[in-house]
Amino acid sequence: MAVYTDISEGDLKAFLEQYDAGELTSYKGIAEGVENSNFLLHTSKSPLILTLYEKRVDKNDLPFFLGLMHHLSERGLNCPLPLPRKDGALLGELSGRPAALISFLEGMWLRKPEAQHCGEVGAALARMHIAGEGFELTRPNALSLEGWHVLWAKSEARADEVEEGLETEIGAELDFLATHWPKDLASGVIHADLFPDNVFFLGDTLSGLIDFYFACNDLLVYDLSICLNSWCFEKDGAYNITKGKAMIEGYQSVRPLSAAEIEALPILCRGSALRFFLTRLYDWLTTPAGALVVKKDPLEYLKKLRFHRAVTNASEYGLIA
Ligand SMILES: Nc1ncnc2c1ncn2[C@@H]1O[C@H](COP(=O)(O)OP(=O)(O)OP(=O)(O)O)[C@@H](O)[C@H]1O
Ligand SMILES: N[C@@H](CCO)C(=O)O
Repeated sequence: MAVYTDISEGDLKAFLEQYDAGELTSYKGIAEGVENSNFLLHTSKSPLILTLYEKRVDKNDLPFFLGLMHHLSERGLNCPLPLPRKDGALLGELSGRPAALISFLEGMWLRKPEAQHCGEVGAALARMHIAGEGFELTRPNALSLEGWHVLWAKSEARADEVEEGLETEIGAELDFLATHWPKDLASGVIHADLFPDNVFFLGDTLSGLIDFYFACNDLLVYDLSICLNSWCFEKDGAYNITKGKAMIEGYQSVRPLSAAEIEALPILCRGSALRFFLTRLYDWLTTPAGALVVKKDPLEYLKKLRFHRAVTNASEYGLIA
């Protein structure tokens, strides 16, 4: 359940007066999501999402996230548009938290995506990469090599509680990635968390992307590796090459990959599997029992990491040269 901060109707109405958003008719907390508190508001004008930014979001990053959504929607990408206040600011404050109003996007996320959906996601990701060009702010990826070491230092001593031998295995993986991580590939603004729950569909048609709160500047093809990890494995842990092929083809139909990007795909998939393993492991070890948030399983990403370690060539992901 992701409503960490309660709001009172009086405070909400006062907050809304700073916007040209119409009269409040109803509001309710949204249970999904783990990072921030989200509310769905109905007003005399249009439905809106109110987000209160919680502890894991650095307030200094908010101009990047909100500015990026604005930049991307201006370039035709379907993503939430932050509503400016009457004074022009995109960010306000409510119940002691930084807060923003963003446009409501129609659609539902897919619980059981199929290959055709993966193809659409690949194409939408590439469109986002192109639409991100020219965005004037930058944000380094806090969850890349350096950030992984920081996270690992906080979990390492207890990792073997989750599975025997993890301390050694992950230590070696981090060393390997530090030595072999590619540097000279095309970079730009990436979403960095484009999981199925952040992509909306209306029927079988992709209707929009949400949740840009991990967005940053990094290698573009690293973003594709995140999507291969989060969309193209089945519940039993098997990689679905039909989905992978559709996703890569969808991506390349908009933005063809270079030979160097293709060659780097296996190691980037290892890195992105490790990234989600590490954040999930940290949460697994630190979230108190009884907290209202559903903890995500780190071992799901450990399995994926082991799969990628055995991949020698991007064709094993479905890429046809
Ligand atoms: N612009 C939007 N339009 C419609 N629904 C939205 C919008 N933004 C968020 N939601 C709803 O709120 C839920 C949580 O949003 P979001 O994924 O941004 O939260 P979060 O706490 O940052 O989650 P996480 O990082 O775990 O994915 C979404 O699953 C969706 O149901
Ligand atoms: N998508 C992340 C969670 C929050 O962004 C995960 O599944 O671990």
